[in-house]
Amino acid sequence: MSLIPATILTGFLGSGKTTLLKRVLSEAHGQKIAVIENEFGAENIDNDILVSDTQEQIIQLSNGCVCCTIREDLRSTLSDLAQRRRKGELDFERIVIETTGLADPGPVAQTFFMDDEVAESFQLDSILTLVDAVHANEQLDTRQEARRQVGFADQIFISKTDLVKDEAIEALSHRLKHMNPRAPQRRVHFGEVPIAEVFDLKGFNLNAKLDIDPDFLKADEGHDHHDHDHDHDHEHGEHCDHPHHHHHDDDVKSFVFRTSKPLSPAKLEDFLGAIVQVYGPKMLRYKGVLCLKGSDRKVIFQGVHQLMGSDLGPKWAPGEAKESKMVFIGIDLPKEILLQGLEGCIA
Ligand SMILES: Nc1nc2c(ncn2[C@@H]2O[C@H](COP(=O)(O)OP(=O)(O)OP(=O)(O)O)[C@@H](O)[C@H]2O)c(=O)[nH]1
Repeated sequence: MSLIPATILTGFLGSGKTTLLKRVLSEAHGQKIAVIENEFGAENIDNDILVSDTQEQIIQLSNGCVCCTIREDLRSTLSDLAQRRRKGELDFERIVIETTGLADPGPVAQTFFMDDEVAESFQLDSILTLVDAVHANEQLDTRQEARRQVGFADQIFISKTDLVKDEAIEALSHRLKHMNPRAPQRRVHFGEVPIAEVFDLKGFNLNAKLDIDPDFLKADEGHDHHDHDHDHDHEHGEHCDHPHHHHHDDDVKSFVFRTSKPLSPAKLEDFLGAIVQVYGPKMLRYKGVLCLKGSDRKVIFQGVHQLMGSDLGPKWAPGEAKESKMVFIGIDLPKEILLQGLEGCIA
C-alpha cells in the first residue's frame, strides 16, 4: 500500500491556518482528507468554524500542544487512523495536521521519522507556514515558535496582505527570505490558494531540516521541553543549538468564559472594544462561539491583538444547548477583569 501523504499546517496564533484549511477542504472536491486539529485552549472553537460539506474526518486533539504535551496523542492518533484505513473502516487519501499557533513544527515533523508505525504508513509531504502580514514582525521579534515555524516551512503563505501597505509586505517577505531562503512565498487572501500549491509539493527536505536541527533524527529522551532558563533567540532557525526548548506553556496561558445566558451584542461590543484598547498587546488570540440575544444563529467571534471581527455561523441546532464560549490566549491576561466584564455583557 502506498504511503499516505501528510501535510503539516502551521503558523502563529491567528495567522489564518483554519481559514486556509477551510478553503482547501471546500475546494478539494473528490479528495478524501482526514484532518487532525490541535488547539491550545481547552475549548475547540475551530470545530465550529470548520464546517464543511465534504466528508473529511476531523479529529480533535485539544487542550495541549501537539509539539510537546500531547505528542504521544498525535502518534497514537496517526497509527490508529492508518490501522482503521487498512481495515477498510476509514477512507481517506491524505492527512492534514493543523497545529496550534504555538507549536514548534520540528517535533511534529519528527513523529513521521522517529516512529516506525507512523513512518510505515505516512510520508510527510510538506510543512506549510502561514505568516500574518499584520503581526508577523512583532511575532518574529518576540516568539521563538514563530521563528521556528518560518525556519521549518517548505512553503510560506503570507496572509492579511489586504491590511498592510505593499512596502511593508515586501520588507516582511525579505525578512522571511533571509530566515528561510528555501521556502517559496505566496500571498494569500483569506486562504485563497490553488490546491496544487498546497498538496503533493514533495517539499519536505530532510537535509534542510537537519541543517536547522542537527538532532532532528535523534530520539529526544533527555530533552526537557519546559525546564530551560535560556531561550536562544536566533533570527535564523538554522543556527539554533537548542531547537526543542521552548517556553510557551510557561508564559502563554489560556482560559475560557462560558455562559448559557444570551449576551447583549451592544454591551459585548463596548466591553471588548475597550478591553482590546488596553490589553490588546497581551491578547495573542481570542475566539468564541456566541449566543447573542435576538439572533437564531451562532456568532463566531475572534481576534488577534487589537484586530477583531465576527461572522455569522450556522443556526443553533434544535435541542442544542445555546451556550456561549470564548477562549482567550495571552500573556499575563487579566483573567478576572475579563471574566467579570463578560458576565456584565449578559443581556
Ligand atoms: N483581513 C484578512 N483577514 C484574514 C485573512 N486570513 C485570515 N483572516 C482572519 O484572521 C483571523 C484568524 O484566522 P484563522 O484562520 O482562524 O487563524 P488560525 O491561524 O487558524 O488561528 P489559531 O488556530 O487560533 O491559531 C480570522 O478572523 C480570519 O477571518 C486575510 O487574508 N485577510
